[in-house]
Amino acid sequence: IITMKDIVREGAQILRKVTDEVVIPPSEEDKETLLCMLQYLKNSQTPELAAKYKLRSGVGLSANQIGLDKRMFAAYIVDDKGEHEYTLFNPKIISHSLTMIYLQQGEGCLSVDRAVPGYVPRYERIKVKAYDITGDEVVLKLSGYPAIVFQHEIDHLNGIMFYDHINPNNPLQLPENVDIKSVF
Ligand SMILES: CC(C)(C)[C@H](NC(=O)Nc1cc(F)cc(F)c1)C(=O)N(CC(=O)NO)CC1CCCC1
Ligand SMILES: [Zn+2]
Repeated sequence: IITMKDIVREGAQILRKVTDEVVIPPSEEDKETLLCMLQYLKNSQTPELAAKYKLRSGVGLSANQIGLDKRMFAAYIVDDKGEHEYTLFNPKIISHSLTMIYLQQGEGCLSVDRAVPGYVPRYERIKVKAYDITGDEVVLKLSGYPAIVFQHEIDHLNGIMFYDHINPNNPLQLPENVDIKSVF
């Protein structure tokens, strides 16, 4: 199983690399790895397992965060509609809203062992083209918190960290002339 020791921390070059596309249809090994990444997220949101294995409660994990130069990520989001599991290869944002959102509390990262205060502007709505675990092409429309998680993970696959989006001079400054609102 994946635990915190498998998660690469900031400073590692792989977190700054644009990761390589995965060959579609995905190999058994790539499918297995992606499912293990999803399992980490589910384990980390299960109190007993999170405590037992000392896992940080994660909602998303990209392959380069476990040292793999592969364009794939898993996300596991529980909301009032239930559990949403995503295991995607070669995700691409094909369109997005002009309006933006940001998490009121700012963002963190499984690969960042420190708090970095500041607002991270994200698109409010995104349309993503990707391949699912069986290698079928899917087009997903996301908004709000799930859209933020996807943008955070797709950024990782492009070597971008959440704090790259924070205004260095004034972390709580929001972009000018942009329709942006906070999401709790
Ligand atoms: C950095 C960390 C704090 C571990 C963050 N976890 C998180 O948001 N957990 C969470 C949130 C809930 F709303 C409900 C719940 F059950 C658990 C996270 O996994 N990520 C993903 C990451 O680092 N991927 O590389 C950071 C988030 C910041 C914005 C989107 C993802
Ligand atoms: Zn992250």
